[in-house]
Amino acid sequence: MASSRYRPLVVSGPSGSGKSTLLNKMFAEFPDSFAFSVSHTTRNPRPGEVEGKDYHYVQREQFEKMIEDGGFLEHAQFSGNRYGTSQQAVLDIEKTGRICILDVEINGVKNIKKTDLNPRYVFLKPPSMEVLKERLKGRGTESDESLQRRLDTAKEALDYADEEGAYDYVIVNDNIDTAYEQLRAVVKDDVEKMRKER
Ligand SMILES: Nc1ncnc2c1ncn2[C@@H]1O[C@H](COP(=O)(O)OP(=O)(O)OP(=O)(O)O)[C@@H](O)[C@H]1O
Repeated sequence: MASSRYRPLVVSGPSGSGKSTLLNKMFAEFPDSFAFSVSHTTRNPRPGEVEGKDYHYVQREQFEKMIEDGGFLEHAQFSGNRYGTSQQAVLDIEKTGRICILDVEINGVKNIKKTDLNPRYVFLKPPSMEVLKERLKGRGTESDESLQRRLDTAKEALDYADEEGAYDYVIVNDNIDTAYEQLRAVVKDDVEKMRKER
């Protein structure tokens, strides 16, 4: 990989910690600087989803072959379907000159650490479990069961984030503007460098 490439940004945090909210703010402020890598999935496309934009849709056999060939930086299974980030997906973003963003959960973070990707690792932390619960409820997207599942998973993610060296940056999303300023500070130098190089 070229050494002048911008380091990808891994953003992790429990469901409801504010990843989408903060990343959307960042995309809005710097529309040409960032892009999500396009994941592979074995699930079927939903109406309106576009191959190569929302996901790369593949058959299970193809997905498994890619695992065997070492094509994935990380992969996981959710409700019977497989999802993964390929090395190629990150390269595709890098070719566009943008900073690649990977929104992955804890196992993804652990797996990416075993590769030579060398991203910056950011963890978005809710101010407390109580606040996280209220935000998830307030979003109005969860059933009681999925709320509980998200809270259980959140506990694991918070424990991992407390481990020494797990993340380069831990941003507590209490006040949205303060949290955004911290996220911005992480990418500020790269964004400035990119402006100069273009
Ligand atoms: N600092 C904040 N103060 C108050 N509410 C917030 C703050 N940050 C995010 N929220 C709200 O909390 C809810 C969860 O945020 P968001 O959907 O961005 O989380 P997420 O980490 O992307 O979750 P998921 O992983 O499930 O997609 C949203 O309703 C959002 O508006």
